Amino acid sequence: MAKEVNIRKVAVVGCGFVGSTSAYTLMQSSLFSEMVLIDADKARAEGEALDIKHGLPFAKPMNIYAGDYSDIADAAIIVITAGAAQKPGETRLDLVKKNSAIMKSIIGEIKKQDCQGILLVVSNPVDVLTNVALKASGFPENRVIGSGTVLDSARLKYRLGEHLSVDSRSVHAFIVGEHGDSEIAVWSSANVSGIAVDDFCEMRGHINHDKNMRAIAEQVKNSAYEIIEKKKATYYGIGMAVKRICEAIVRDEKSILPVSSMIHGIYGIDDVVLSMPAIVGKDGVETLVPISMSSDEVEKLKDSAKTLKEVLEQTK
Ligand SMILES: NC(=O)C1=CN([C@@H]2O[C@H](COP(=O)(O)OP(=O)(O)OC[C@H]3O[C@@H](n4cnc5c(N)ncnc54)[C@H](O)[C@@H]3O)[C@@H](O)[C@H]2O)C=CC1
Ligand SMILES: CC(=O)C(=O)O
Repeated sequence: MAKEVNIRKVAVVGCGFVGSTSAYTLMQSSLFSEMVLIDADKARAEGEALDIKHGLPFAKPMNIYAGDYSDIADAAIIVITAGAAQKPGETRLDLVKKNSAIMKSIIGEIKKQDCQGILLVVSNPVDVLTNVALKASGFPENRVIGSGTVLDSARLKYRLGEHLSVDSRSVHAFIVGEHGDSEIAVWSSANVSGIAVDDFCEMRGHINHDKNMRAIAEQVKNSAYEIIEKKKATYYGIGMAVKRICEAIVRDEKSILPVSSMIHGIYGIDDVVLSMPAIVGKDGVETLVPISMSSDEVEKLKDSAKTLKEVLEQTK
């Protein structure tokens, strides 16, 4: 019989830069009272658990340990960050062969535990690997989520906030589609506290805002390349994104987040995992939120879906 889910328990599979930073961020969040770390390199998981635990006197009590798959049976959320990361110049999609094999082997282990928790995939290419995890696990679609463009949307909000000299939390803007080169910034619904972003730009005395917005979207799309070129890996932003998604689930917030999930029939797109704004709560993805998009944005979303479908074929 399946073990009952412990809503205060999280598992992190893969304890490299992204897994350990996510674990560190989760430790500080007080969302969980138990966290198990798993890595193919057991010593790495043990070392990270020990290091993170030493911060507990400055946080809230929590049981943090390196474990194995038998420890994840009752975890509410299993965050998967295992796999190869991009090297300078590599795209996320270049990682697909290697990481889909790793994902399949991890899901095989998770399946043996009869878990009822939610899978949160972070490893790249995240949309394709979320699809692989969904198919391999046989879990219901609402329980298999990718971190998707939550990070890209945060980068967009941050850059817009900086450009417009306004708190990035007052900026409401989504990146949708692939977490990667075909992603789309949805300008047609972007706003600052309800004021259309174009109008807000004018209010702040910005001219040429079309050109500026295009440049910002390009910068956001290329952020990972820039950071990887400079420091080899990205991990702080994604650590915060993982925490934000876990928070929405554990607290049943019904927050609207652009996580990656299985799409059926939106703008004619079907059977592809990609990011669209979704209501996220205790059951994972509750429903998608159909934000308004221009015809040009819809065409780009369809292209992004086509790219992802083609790459998924390489995993078969
Ligand atoms: N979705 C997103 O927004 C982001 C995704 N990423 C992705 O996250 C992944 C991890 O990146 P990093 O942590 O920088 O890489 P890393 O190389 O530092 O860590 C990867 C870890 O996975 C472990 N691992 C490999 N195979 C495993 C298996 N079968 N079972 C358990 N553990 C296994 C390795 O031992 C290593 O500790 C990459 O695919 C990267 O592209 C990175 C940043 C943002
Ligand atoms: C590496 C990656 O996917 C990112 O930082 O966006």
